[in-house]
Amino acid sequence: MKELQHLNKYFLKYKSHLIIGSIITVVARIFLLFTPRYVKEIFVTIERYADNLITKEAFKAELTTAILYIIGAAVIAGILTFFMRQTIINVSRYIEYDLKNEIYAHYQKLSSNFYKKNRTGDLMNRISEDVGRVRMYAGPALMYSINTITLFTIVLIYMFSAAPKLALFTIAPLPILSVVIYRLSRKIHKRSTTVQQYLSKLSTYTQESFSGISVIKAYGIEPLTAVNFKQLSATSKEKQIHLAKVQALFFPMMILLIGASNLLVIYIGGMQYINGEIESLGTIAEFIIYVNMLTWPVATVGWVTSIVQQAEASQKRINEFLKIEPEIKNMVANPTEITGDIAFNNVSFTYDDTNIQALKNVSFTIKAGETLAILGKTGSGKSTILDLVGRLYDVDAGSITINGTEINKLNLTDLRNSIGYVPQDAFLFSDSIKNNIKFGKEDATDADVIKAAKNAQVHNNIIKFNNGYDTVLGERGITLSGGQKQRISIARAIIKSPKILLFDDCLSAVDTETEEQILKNLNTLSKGKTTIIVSHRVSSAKNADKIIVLEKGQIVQQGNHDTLLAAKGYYKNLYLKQKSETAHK
Ligand SMILES: Nc1ncnc2c1ncn2[C@@H]1O[C@H](COP(=O)(O)OP(=O)(O)OP(=O)(O)O)[C@@H](O)[C@H]1O
Repeated sequence: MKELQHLNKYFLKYKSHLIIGSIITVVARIFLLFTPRYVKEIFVTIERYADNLITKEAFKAELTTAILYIIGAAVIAGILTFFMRQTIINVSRYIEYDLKNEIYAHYQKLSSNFYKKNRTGDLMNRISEDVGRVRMYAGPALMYSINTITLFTIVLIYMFSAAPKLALFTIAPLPILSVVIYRLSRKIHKRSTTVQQYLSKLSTYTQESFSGISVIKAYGIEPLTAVNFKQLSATSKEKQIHLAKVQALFFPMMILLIGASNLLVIYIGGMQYINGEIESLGTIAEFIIYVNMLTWPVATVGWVTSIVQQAEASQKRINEFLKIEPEIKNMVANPTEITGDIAFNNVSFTYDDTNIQALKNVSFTIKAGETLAILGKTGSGKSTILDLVGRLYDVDAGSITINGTEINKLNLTDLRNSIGYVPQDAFLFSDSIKNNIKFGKEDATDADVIKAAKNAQVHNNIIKFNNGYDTVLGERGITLSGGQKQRISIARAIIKSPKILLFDDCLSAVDTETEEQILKNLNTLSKGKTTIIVSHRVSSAKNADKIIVLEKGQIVQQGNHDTLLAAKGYYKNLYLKQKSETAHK
């Protein structure tokens, strides 16, 4: 129960609901217990009438009163049971909601490294299935426990006061029932976990096959994927049948044990009646109802134990993630103004998961409003520089300053808000084009969206779609070309009008003419903004105030277009190569 203590703060938050729910539960059970008592009364009345101890009128009157009491109590118990569920089960839904929000908020604080180390499926499982299991503890388990304790206490008092020996024999098989149900529940849980695993394997496989359908068709491997699917679903079916077998045992077991208890009551009760130890057959009827009433709560002891164990295991998995501290923390509570002077001072950086040193003693400065272009072979560390400017990682050695202040002494939210970042692989959400662009600035007007799209040279493409800016992208929407995606992603960054613009090779999929136009627009737009452009093309870099060339994480050339062309090296070679390629087109 150590892990589940995490939920105590929520129980405290909803304590009034829980207290009211518990009181309602207790009162509902008390009313439910009217039935057996009045059934016994009916028997006694019948016996007295049969022995001519009361008149027909008195018999009718007593019978009617007893029946009315039974109906009245059942109606009240029913209404209270409704409110019992409405309070306690609702609390479990509130807790589920709070816990999901807590986990989601924490996930968002965690650094890129966390997402690299853990699989998306696992993150999703902990926020959905594990929280679901924990909810079973916070709601049903709690409700059934209060229910069982109340019912058991009252019924035992009633039974022992009415006929102690009979009571003892009646409750004797119940612990066996509880143990049997506990064992069965554990088995069911184990098998249903396996079933879940197979179902998720099956859905992952199906989803991947459909997302990659063009590759599957191009390679003509549909029959192979069909065979794999059949094998997976056959195993899944076997696991389901395996589970159904234990599930099928649940109710027969209960019926068997209830039957045994009923027989015991009738046998012992009958003997006691013959020996005159109990005065009325009504006591036997009353006890039979008690046994049937107790069976479900006793069965739930086993069930609840298994729910608590599962919830404990799930909460442990949730706590594992909740305990992880974000590697990148905001150290400054006060807002900081970012103007855009950036300096790298002898920066070195190694990715700790791959141990690859991506940057070695990198130093450069960019003044606010200037443009820096970074060129270099693939894997030379260009994107890493952009990640470090956005403080997705902290440097190992050296320092990065913005406006002369070390980057980790700036307010992290302010820093990220003042950056417009266009990644290498443009990621667009399954939403309208308009909302994808507005993502950079929630309060942007339609005119702002159109202006940004025009500057990113994508407006003319968008208006050709039937729904224009309302065209939905993604799985159920239109598929965009690589270049269109890149340009929408650029529009998203520039609509924000940030102090710092970071472009990670984001013009690679557009033709050189469009590239030139975008760069021209950016030139006007980025007045007063610091811009870093990562590229493989000289055409994207040539107008920059400063150009650096990286090789294996180190700066090997630094200057501007003219000085670098005048010198021998990577930049000049690339320029000549790309110039001759354009000439041959
Ligand atoms: N998230 C990461 N985790 C571990 N290693 C990484 C990560 N990102 C990059 N690396 C490694 O760091 C080195 C530099 O990568 P980086 O992405 O900065 O290069 P790049 O110059 O931008 O390459 P490209 O032009 O292909 O985009 C590479 O060797 C790469 O394998």
